[in-house]
Amino acid sequence: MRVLVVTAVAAEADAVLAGLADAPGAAPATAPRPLPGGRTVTRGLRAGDAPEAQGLVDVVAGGVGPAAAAVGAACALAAEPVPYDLVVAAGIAGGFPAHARPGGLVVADALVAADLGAQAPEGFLPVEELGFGRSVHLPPPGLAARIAAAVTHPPAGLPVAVGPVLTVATVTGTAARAAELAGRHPRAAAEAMEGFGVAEAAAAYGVPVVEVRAVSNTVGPRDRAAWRIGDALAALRTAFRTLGATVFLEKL
Ligand SMILES: O=C(O)c1cccc(C(=O)CC[C@H]2O[C@@H](n3cnc4c(=O)[nH]cnc43)[C@H](O)[C@@H]2O)c1
Repeated sequence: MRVLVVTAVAAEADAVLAGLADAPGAAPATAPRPLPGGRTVTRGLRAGDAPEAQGLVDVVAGGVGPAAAAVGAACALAAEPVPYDLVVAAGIAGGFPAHARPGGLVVADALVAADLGAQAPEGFLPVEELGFGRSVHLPPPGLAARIAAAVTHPPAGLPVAVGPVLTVATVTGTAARAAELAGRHPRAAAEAMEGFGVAEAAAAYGVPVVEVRAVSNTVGPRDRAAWRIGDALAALRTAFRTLGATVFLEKL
């Protein structure tokens, strides 16, 4: 499978690349290739001589927020002469405590633009109800479950939740906002800031998308001291080591 992984920042891309480098049979990463806006894309995995077990994974840090992420993903998609089979939005995230805890992983079964719409006296109206656009992208059927199964089992052994990942332009920092989002999206397992933007770029190129997030903090009142970014980056590395040796070598 030819895979493009899009993170927000370099620390996330480095964790993904480190995991891919750990994957058994991986060839060393190639030198980063330049993209517009100072971005670079790095080939982190080239695996398998046999046609049935070939894998290639490129990694780009597109930028923080849905707009930067969409641009970063689109630049990488445009630069690759042979189409990718899958785009993966990846990075750290806030976990909704009913579903996901810091140190665990979330795999999106829906990538949802949670603040794309309009406020109204009766509540939030998504763009679909306004009559234009879309606020949800879905991964290929069964893919989120396949990824979750791969990273749950040993040797990765990560706690994994499958559910919608919300894309927001503002990090949630109050109990009221957390409750509002959870009320509108009761199955939401995590919130982050890029997935829907990455999905829009992938859709423009006709490439399927999925989102994989390692939970660094709980969605709720802002408590910066409680963020476990190191643990989340370690979980991201573990997840991509396993994915580089399993799902990314398979057919979609
Ligand atoms: O210190 C803060 O309160 C703060 C305010 C704004 C942004 C940050 C970030 O660290 C950037 C967020 C970055 O990481 C992802 N992320 C991680 N946790 C969350 C979350 O709870 N809600 C939304 N995004 C989150 C996000 O995808 C960004 O790339 C810190």
